[in-house]
Amino acid sequence: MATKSVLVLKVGGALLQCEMGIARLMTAAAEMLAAGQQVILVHGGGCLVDEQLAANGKETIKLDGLRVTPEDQIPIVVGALAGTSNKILQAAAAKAGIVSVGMSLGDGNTVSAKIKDERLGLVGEVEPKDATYLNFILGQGWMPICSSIAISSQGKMLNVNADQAATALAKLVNGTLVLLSDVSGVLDGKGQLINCLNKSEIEYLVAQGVIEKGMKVKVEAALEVAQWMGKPVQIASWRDAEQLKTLVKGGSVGTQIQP
Ligand SMILES: Nc1ncnc2c1ncn2[C@@H]1O[C@H](COP(=O)(O)OP(=O)(O)O)[C@@H](O)[C@H]1O
Ligand SMILES: CC(=O)N[C@@H](CCC(=O)OP(=O)(O)O)C(=O)O
Repeated sequence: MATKSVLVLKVGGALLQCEMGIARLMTAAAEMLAAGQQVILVHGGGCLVDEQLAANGKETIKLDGLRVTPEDQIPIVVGALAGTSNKILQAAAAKAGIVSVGMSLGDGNTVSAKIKDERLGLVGEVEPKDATYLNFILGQGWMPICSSIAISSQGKMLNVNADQAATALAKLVNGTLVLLSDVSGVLDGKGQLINCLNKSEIEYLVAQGVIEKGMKVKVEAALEVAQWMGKPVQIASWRDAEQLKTLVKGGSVGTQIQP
């Protein structure tokens, strides 16, 4: 296996609505674990949150790809992400023979968290803090499955974008970050996959409005880690069985974000 460092694999929320996609992903994860590759699975669940908010008569507002999270929405957001989404993935992991530990950013002193921007409400910004808990889990050969709910030192539950959550964990364990979404990677204005992107190309495509919303957050998270580590970060698809197979072999998939 080419990847010796811990693989920090982030999956977007649309996966949770695709039973076959979850099963394929867990098979790939089980193969990697069997080959001695340590894996931390970080997950989103934005679409599940959307559904739960609507079911409770609440409005969804996003600013630049981030959900504005007022206090009255926190129980729903936490339930959907740290509860339902996390346990759906743990159940699928168990079915694939993986021993997992369901956790959140708030566990084990893993990150420090603060309010990102008052305009966003209870949205968190996290920094890597202490890898003891994650390393313990990984040391057992288990797979941590981490939701993006953090807790501030003031005792507030905070909603963190899951790409940014994965960024903090990748930095913490000096891992290899792969962001898996429902698209094959970053697409150009004609819907074609872009194989490779650097900082100035990203800035240009963002300015042109070609990269927007959730993908803007994702690409910026990937660039931050690529620059911090001095090595590329991949953005690929959990939908694509071939990309998953390449990933298992330690190969490059989707769009490579270069430092
Ligand atoms: N240039 C782009 N290439 C690919 N997807 C893009 C682009 N610009 C915006 N998007 C949108 O970003 C989405 C991926 O971001 P997001 O929904 O946050 O994913 P996830 O939930 O997997 O983290 C795509 O489904 C697409 O709708
Ligand atoms: C602050 C913020 O935007 N939090 C995200 C957390 C979940 C997430 O990021 O889910 P995806 O990976 O599926 O997009 C949200 O509430 O949707």
